[in-house]
Amino acid sequence: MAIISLTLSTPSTFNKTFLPLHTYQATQQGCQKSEPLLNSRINKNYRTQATVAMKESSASTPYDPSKSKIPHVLTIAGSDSGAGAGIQADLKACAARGVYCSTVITALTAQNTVGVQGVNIVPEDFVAEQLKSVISDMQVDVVKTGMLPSAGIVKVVCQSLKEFPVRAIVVDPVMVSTSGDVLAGPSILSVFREELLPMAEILTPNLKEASALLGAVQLQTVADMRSAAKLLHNMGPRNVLVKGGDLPDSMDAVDVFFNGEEFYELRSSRIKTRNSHGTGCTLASSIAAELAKGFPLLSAIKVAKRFVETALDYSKDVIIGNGPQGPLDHLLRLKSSYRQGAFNPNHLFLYAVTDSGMNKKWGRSITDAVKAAIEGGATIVQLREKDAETRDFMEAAKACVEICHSHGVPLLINDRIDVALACDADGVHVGQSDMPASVVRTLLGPEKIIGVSCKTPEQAQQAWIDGADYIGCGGVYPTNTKANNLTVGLEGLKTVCLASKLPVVAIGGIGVSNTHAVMEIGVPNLKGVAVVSALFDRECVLTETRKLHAVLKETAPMVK
Ligand SMILES: Cc1ncc(COP(=O)(O)OP(=O)(O)O)c(N)n1
Ligand SMILES: Cc1nc(C(=O)O)sc1CCOP(=O)(O)O
Ligand SMILES: [Mg+2]
Repeated sequence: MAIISLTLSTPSTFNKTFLPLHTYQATQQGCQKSEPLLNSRINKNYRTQATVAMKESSASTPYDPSKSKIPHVLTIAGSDSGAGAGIQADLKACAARGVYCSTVITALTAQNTVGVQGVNIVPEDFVAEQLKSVISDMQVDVVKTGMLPSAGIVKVVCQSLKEFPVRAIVVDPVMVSTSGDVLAGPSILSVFREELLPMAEILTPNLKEASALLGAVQLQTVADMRSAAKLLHNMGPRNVLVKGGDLPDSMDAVDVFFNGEEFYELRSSRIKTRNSHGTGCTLASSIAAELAKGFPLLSAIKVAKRFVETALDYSKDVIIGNGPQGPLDHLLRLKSSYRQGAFNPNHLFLYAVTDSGMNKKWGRSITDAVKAAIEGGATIVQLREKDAETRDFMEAAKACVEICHSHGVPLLINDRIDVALACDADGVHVGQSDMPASVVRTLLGPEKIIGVSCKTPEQAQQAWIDGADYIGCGGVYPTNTKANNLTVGLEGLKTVCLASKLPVVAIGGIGVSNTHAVMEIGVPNLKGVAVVSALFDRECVLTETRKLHAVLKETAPMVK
């Protein structure tokens, strides 16, 4: 395909675009199955052509960042005048995810937080014309479809996409708005099933849409969602994500992913908010955005889910409009208050802190250890490499940032602000004898995450004043990992939690056997546990992380 050979003109651009793919494949763990890369046939062509282009041009053309390629998603969807969903949500989600987004508008809807007041369908030939304008000129990586309001429009979209193939098509089968208004009727179903679904890399229906596509079947349980995913997969999409946000009686939001061979249940916490209008469009376009960046599909889905969860949490109290369905606020990153909003305290749930001595003892690298911890369910990672040479630490940190980011997991560096800056980590963790958090904040800027160790209420209050995002409180129990560490016990932990507005993670001597006792102290800002030896001074990090994750899940109602 011509797209890449035209654009990846330098080694630097090539690395940015393709190293995540190579790195991911090359570093898969023995104890986990390799995730197939998106549309590997096409990716192979891309790599070959990119390599040729790189060889041809790197000698003669100096690197010009202004000419480097930006990943590009084309959304084919309806306009929502209230800007909560549709084209407007797609544009904002893509902007927030850092990719370019072009648009083909299939319908104009007069819509607000109350409902849909009117729909004006764009003529088929004009949908085709918009599509041709964009795709014949611009280098589109991934197409995302949303509201396709007539069978004729589905047909012209399929026809155009056959004429101008792209790397992947994400199909969000928008049929009914959040307010219950019909956006695409049953007349589209047969052409949708027969023509569009076989072209899709992934289909992302919610329960109602999955039911409609399958002929009005009842979907009420996760088991029903699995059956639906399988039946929908038989219709031709290479992957299916059935979204269970509307599932009754479920504490988590559970989505079922099926790739034709394996099922994955992807869970995220349910956020109580009126502002959920546009979450479907946002999820699908965020998946498209991550695919456009070159990430494998399952990683793209995980990152997209985290983004939607963060945006829901961030916008849960926003008031826009008077109706029952408020919009998400996608552009949280542009807010001056972003620092508080962007750090999702739920990331503290299972906090893995590395120790090179332990990993060496068990014969694994830091990167292998981090991969296994993430696979097991770690929600944030801190590199605590007390004895590492600076250069080695920096190289390992860079690789870990790549791994963590491809899974939507933040990576922090212990103590070393210089290393955090050099590898563009998500932040640092500092203690009472390290650089003061106020200075760290000045050095790292408003967007990075800063954690501070606190053993007393006074230290906790100071951490807040200094601009920290969270507190690490310990040692809850005695530990061999940190010499001469003062143990504060469960009482000390509770006192620190009650003294602060900041989210807290407990640390010190914590493992599977005592996590319940820690989380049961019953304070709302205790968000999780940070562990070193319980994960890394063990033979299989993956197994131990999974065990701890399962125990933490049992305590989840107390966490929320
Ligand atoms: C999450 C978390 N909490 C506390 C600590 C301890 O930090 P510090 O007091 O700076 O001690 P060292 O880790 O540097 O020995 C931590 N690392 N992480
Ligand atoms: C790094 C660290 N900080 C502590 C604190 O009390 O602030 S306790 C600790 C060590 C935690 O290791 P393990 O999970 O193996 O007990
Ligand atoms: Mg320290």
